[in-house]
Amino acid sequence: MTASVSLRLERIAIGSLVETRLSVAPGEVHCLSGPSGSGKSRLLRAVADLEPHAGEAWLGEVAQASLPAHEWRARVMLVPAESHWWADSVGEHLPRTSPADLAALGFTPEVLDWQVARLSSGEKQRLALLRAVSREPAALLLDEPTANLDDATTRRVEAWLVTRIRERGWPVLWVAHDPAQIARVASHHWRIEGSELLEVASWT
Ligand SMILES: Nc1ncnc2c1ncn2[C@@H]1O[C@H](COP(=O)(O)OP(=O)(O)OP(=O)(O)O)[C@@H](O)[C@H]1O
Repeated sequence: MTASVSLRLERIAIGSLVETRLSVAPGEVHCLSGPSGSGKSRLLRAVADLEPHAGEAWLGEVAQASLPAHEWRARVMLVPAESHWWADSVGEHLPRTSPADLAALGFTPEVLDWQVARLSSGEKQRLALLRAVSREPAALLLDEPTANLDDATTRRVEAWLVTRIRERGWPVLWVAHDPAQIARVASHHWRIEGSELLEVASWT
């Protein structure tokens, strides 16, 4: 495992958002909220180097601009609200997963033989999280990771994610709408208001 590092956004500007600055220490979860269409997903996509933007993101001492985009994205891993799948079976996407992680997310190892086409939206969402985590990134960008899940499954996924985040020391940006979820998982809460990202709460 590589040493844990912080994730910093230095004057990132995309869409109507200007001069976004924040620093996420290893193992911290910073939640982002804001009205629909305010730019939360686009900000994550900018940090993942998936959309042109002004400013710079840093992973420790490594600048986003200093790495080819695919290398940056392998380290700063985005789990989008709608996951992408390229092979037919679940197992082809999850070569390094453990039965314990599958069980923690409510699956038995048989899920690896399932066709992706049969997955429900909530199953896809949980397996996309597992896929991201099992690739051992250095930071995570989570776009509404529990949006398709019922309350009990949401709690189960949150607990699993927070445990992994603390174990690995990943800095995490987590888009969330539910104030109760933000209070459970976040160390900091930021909200997009107009063209600004404002810190509205901190629990550290
Ligand atoms: N590639 C793009 N070019 C221009 N505008 C875009 C692009 N992608 C998204 N937008 C617009 O930018 C705005 C912010 O979109 P974004 O998806 O970031 O919103 P959001 O805050 O995540 O919303 P929601 O909570 O509904 O998911 C929206 O008005 C959207 O239509």
